[in-house]
Amino acid sequence: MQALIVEPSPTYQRILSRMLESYDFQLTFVDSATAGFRALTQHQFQMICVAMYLPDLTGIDFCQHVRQRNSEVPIFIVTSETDPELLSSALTAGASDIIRKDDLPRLEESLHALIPLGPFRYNISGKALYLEDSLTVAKATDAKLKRLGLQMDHAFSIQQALQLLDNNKYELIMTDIVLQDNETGIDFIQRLRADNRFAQTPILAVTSLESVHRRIQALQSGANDYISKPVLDEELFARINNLISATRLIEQLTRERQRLLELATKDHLTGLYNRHFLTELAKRRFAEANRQQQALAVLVLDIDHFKQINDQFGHQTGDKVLKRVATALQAQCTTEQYLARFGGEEFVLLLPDCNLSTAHDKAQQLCQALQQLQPEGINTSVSIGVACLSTAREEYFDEVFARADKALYQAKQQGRNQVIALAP
Ligand SMILES: Nc1nc2c(ncn2[C@@H]2O[C@H](COP(=O)(O)OP(=O)(O)OP(=O)(O)O)[C@@H](O)[C@H]2O)c(=O)[nH]1
Repeated sequence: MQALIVEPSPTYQRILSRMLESYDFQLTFVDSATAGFRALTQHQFQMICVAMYLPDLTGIDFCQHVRQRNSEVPIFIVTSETDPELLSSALTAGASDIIRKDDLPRLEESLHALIPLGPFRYNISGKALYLEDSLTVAKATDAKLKRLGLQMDHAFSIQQALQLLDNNKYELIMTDIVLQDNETGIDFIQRLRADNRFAQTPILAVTSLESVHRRIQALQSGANDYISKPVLDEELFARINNLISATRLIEQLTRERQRLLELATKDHLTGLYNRHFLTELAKRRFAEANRQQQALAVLVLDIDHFKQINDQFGHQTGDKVLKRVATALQAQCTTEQYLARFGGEEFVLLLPDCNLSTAHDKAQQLCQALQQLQPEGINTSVSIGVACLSTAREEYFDEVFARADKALYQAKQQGRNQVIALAP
């Protein structure tokens, strides 16, 4: 690794040389910005230290020039200056950190943080969006985020940011709070939080140090965290890492919850609801329908001669037939019509707001659809029993299911591939 030290004072050159000894750097010392620019054309540097005051330029100007061509290399400005405005403009110019001459060990700390940085220390990847009206600040931030493993898209205005959000997926959204043209980052955060698509995306607000009121407003609007300008690299990295890690944890928990829910409610072969889920749902729906005197019908469907399909084509083909039949049945159902695999080659369909005649028509439609399906090239048919809730008295799922099952038995007895409906 190569490091460039742009430092006119021989004393500080020596001090820096000793400090950097323990790092595996090849050091190039120059005493002016002009010599520094020349060195940059000759070598590829992985780190630059520059004094604030050089004979030909300031360290800030030097830094700004370097950043125009190289957004990645860490640049440390070494100075005795304490003026906050000057230090802030150094960071705006793209400096990675400012090292005070009376606090040189900080350079070691920064280097220490810098060297193991990247995907190894922070397991971060993906893209971040930054709404910021200053191109210089955006470029400097881009370089910092790259070191963290994040690609950055930059937007100058809320409109531009919203367009980027329509077409990209971001792990993190950062926004400056004070923007041009009467826009504020607060407006942007509020719009994001009103949009379900970005409910989980972490938002980091970038505010000025003195504006406590704006920081509170940003958090109240839905920002997850804030960082104050001038932004210190290590603080930025730690906050981004925390935000993204927390979001990933929530996503992981949501996926896990979804998986457990599927396991508890779905049949693993066909992906339809399982017997347990449908029975529980049907119990609730029957109680409701009795109370509100609504129609409710149950269909019991059974594939005809399925044992023969298994025997003739094998169990695996039998499974494929079951899946194809399930998909075909599901395709004929709305989201309000609940289809379950009850076991083996038997399916149950719960039809809310459906009387016996409509349920019978629906069953006919399913019966015909399956006759034409030919799953795995095999002639397949179903028999269907239909029953519905009595309008004269309260009935519960077990009773209506038993009647539909009896109707199914009759359909089988009468030659299969047909529908029988039994009135209450
Ligand atoms: N491939 C496969 N077969 C299954 C599964 N579950 C049950 N079966 C088989 O389904 C067949 C059901 O046979 P039966 O109950 O005799 O009924 P059937 O042959 O369809 O005859 P009918 O219903 O009277 O028309 C049995 O051979 C079971 O082994 C499954 O998950 N996969």
